[in-house]
Amino acid sequence: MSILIGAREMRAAEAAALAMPQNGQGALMERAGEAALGAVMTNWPELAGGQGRAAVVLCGAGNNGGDGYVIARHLAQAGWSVTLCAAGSGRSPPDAARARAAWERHGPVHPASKAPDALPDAALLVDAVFGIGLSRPVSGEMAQLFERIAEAGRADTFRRVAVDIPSGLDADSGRCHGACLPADLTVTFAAAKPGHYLASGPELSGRLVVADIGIDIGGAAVAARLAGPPAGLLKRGAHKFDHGHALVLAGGSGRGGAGRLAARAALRIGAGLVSLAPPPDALAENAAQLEAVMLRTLPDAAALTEWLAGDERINALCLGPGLGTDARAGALLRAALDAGRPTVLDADALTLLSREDAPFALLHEACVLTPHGGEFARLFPDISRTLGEVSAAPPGHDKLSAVREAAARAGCHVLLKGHDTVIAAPSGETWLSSAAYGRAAPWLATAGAGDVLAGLITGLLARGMQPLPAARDASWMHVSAALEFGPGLIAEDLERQVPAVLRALC
Ligand SMILES: NC(=O)C1=CN([C@@H]2O[C@H](COP(=O)(O)OP(=O)(O)OC[C@H]3O[C@@H](n4cnc5c(N)ncnc54)[C@H](O)[C@@H]3O)[C@@H](O)[C@H]2O)[C@@H](O)CC1
Ligand SMILES: Nc1ncnc2c1ncn2[C@@H]1O[C@H](COP(=O)(O)OP(=O)(O)O)[C@@H](O)[C@H]1O
Ligand SMILES: [K+]
Repeated sequence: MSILIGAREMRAAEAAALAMPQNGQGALMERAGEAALGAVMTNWPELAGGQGRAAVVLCGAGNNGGDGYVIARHLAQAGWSVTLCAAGSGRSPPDAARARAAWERHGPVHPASKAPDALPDAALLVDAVFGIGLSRPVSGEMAQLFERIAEAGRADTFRRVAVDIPSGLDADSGRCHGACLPADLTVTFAAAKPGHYLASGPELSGRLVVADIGIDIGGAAVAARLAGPPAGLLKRGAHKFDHGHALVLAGGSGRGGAGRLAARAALRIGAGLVSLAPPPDALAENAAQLEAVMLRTLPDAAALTEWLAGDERINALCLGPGLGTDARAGALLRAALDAGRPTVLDADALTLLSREDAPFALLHEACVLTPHGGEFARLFPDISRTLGEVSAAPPGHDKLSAVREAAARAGCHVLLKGHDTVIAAPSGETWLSSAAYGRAAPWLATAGAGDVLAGLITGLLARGMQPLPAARDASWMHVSAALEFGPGLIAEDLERQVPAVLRALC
């Protein structure tokens, strides 16, 4: 299982590692530099044995720069022609100063301004300016330098490796602070940082390699866990009623598509039975389009209350996709929440909720809210505003903390969508379901994809899963289904990929 460690925790782990005898005298930094270079040569084998090749190594004044001096020395020893440029000022920490002194026995240290001129002849750029020590926005001459280098990189004539994190990227939020150096490959140490996965992190990091250099992160507080292939999703015998009965509440005639998408997804992911409940005027439309999903009309909230009171086997509800925001929908929302059963609230249900005077008083812990950014902003305007801000000094307000705060305030589970979907429980437990790097699926951002996700979560709730793992595993399955289909995907295709994804889990 992969974990994400924030900058502050990582600095503490590094400090503890440095105090160990085997890591002293620059040994840890030496391993960091060697690991970064090893990853470069593994990813770009054509660069191995670089006799006669040129590299530009840009080093900051801190320990990230120290890693750069180590890399520069090894490159020079392997026959590379290295232009080393020092960016930034200030007193270097002891290991970085030692690494610089060792480099100076191989070659000169140039001013940073020399780097753009040297790039046209280079095969490799090493970005070792800032790592997790970025403490304010990049500005002034440094920002101009970053812009010139980023511009040169667009010509795609040299490879760009970032040491630990692309310089200027905030390790906690994944936001660019002032200016950034985009990379094709990022080699980080011990564990990925939230910023590698959130917001602009994946785009700026290129590919991501996590290298073990002997820093013990066993005791570090985890910022979030990364969702991976679910265990235990395959059915093992039993009757259909043992896999639960999901109920999707749908809207009126002509707007039933979203509810049907959710209902079919709930069935595909393994709910034993799924019922769709539109108002009477939508019966004919839905009857013409549904087979395995059961259909029962529901005129009003009283009918829902009566149905739920008489059928304990309905153990998961989904409200939102195509539900509408009229009086019937509002009353259904209240009646459904009163029933206290595991409930997914998406789309229109979130809009209705945000119109309530005291929305969070209506919710209970077995609710899962699945907003996109706009819906999140309506429900949690103050938290959402901080998400958009680039604070003067990192750490800014990152998506992990924002969703955690929202879940605590709502007293239920919150899943905030995106390529960096974050899921948090009211307890504070937080997961990140990523559609980046090897799992990038930008074609998933298509109309109706969210309805399918709501259905997948509802199906897993019906199967008896707790809300947090249900939301996490559904999210992973959702991205996997999109990857299985590939570009050109429309929402209808997603549910049909679920069997192939389930088979691959065997
Ligand atoms: N501590 C250690 O022993 C190890 C550290 N390692 C590396 O060290 C990095 C962390 O090192 P540091 O904590 O020294 O931090 P950094 O090297 O990331 O950055 C700190 C330096 O940047 C300056 N700075 C920060 N923001 C700036 C801005 N916006 N504009 C101009 N200057 C700015 C600071 O004044 C300081 O000089 C890690 O990312 C990793 O690459 C690795 O070598 C592993 C071992
Ligand atoms: N860049 C992206 N890469 C992968 N998935 C994405 C990306 N952007 C959005 N998504 C996903 O697409 C889905 C869109 O859902 P939503 O915004 O609710 O749309 P709709 O209401 O049309 O169904 C969500 O699951 C979201 O996580
Ligand atoms: K860097």
